[in-house]
Amino acid sequence: MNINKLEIKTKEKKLVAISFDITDSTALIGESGSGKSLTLKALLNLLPSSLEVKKDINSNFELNYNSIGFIPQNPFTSLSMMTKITNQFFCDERRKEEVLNLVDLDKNVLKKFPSQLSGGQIQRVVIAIALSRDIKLLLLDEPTTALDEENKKNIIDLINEIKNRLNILILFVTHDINSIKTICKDIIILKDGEIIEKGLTNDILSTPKEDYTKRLINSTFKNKIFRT
Ligand SMILES: Nc1ncnc2c1ncn2[C@@H]1O[C@H](COP(=O)(O)OP(=O)(O)OP(=O)(O)O)[C@@H](O)[C@H]1O
Repeated sequence: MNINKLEIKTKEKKLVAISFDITDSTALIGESGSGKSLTLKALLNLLPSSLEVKKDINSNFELNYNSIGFIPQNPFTSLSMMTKITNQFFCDERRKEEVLNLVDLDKNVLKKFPSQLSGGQIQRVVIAIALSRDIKLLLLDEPTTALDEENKKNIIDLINEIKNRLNILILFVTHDINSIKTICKDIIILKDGEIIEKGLTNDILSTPKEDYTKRLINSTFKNKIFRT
């Protein structure tokens, strides 16, 4: 998928002006306010009407609700709390069981309400719902932020497994470089709405050129030391 041009602006200011390809799995990294969420919203056609957007995208599938899955930062907000899990899927029973199996959940969760599940289980349900459609692109917006350390690791392992088993493109937005090391083949470093460095994740993480990238890598590393 080639994003030849993505420009987002207000009447006064350019917020994002980037171009990149997603050929496998791409991480979009940048500090707060760098334009990560706006980029995802633009791909989902969810930008507020107050913003102007110019898009030139080539892909071998149509970009719409059926082809794009979205995993938000806070899984609790994307489920309806008063609805049993089974009724939050829009597919037949066989498919529900198939995707629950993919995310390592027992089909008993279908009978439950979200409040009866743990945070990690809820995030798995959200991923299962996204996978129940025939998606070609999975967008992840800091999917582990609301989770504790153990669930964080489990969800990262799960996303990695899904990536290896299904033939889907991945765009993974995060502050946490550690979480994408195993998942994303490519990495894009975003600063003030522009790409300042991009390439293979291994190359950029081992030999970052820009000071900004070095700072992002170091801050993740420091947090890791601090937490353990
Ligand atoms: N609706 C809007 N109108 C005007 N400016 C906006 C709007 N939405 C976002 N911005 C600005 O665009 C820039 C990029 O915002 P964005 O939310 O994409 O950042 P981000 O990288 O996702 O940050 P974070 O990691 O904190 O979520 C910021 O300067 C933000 O203030």
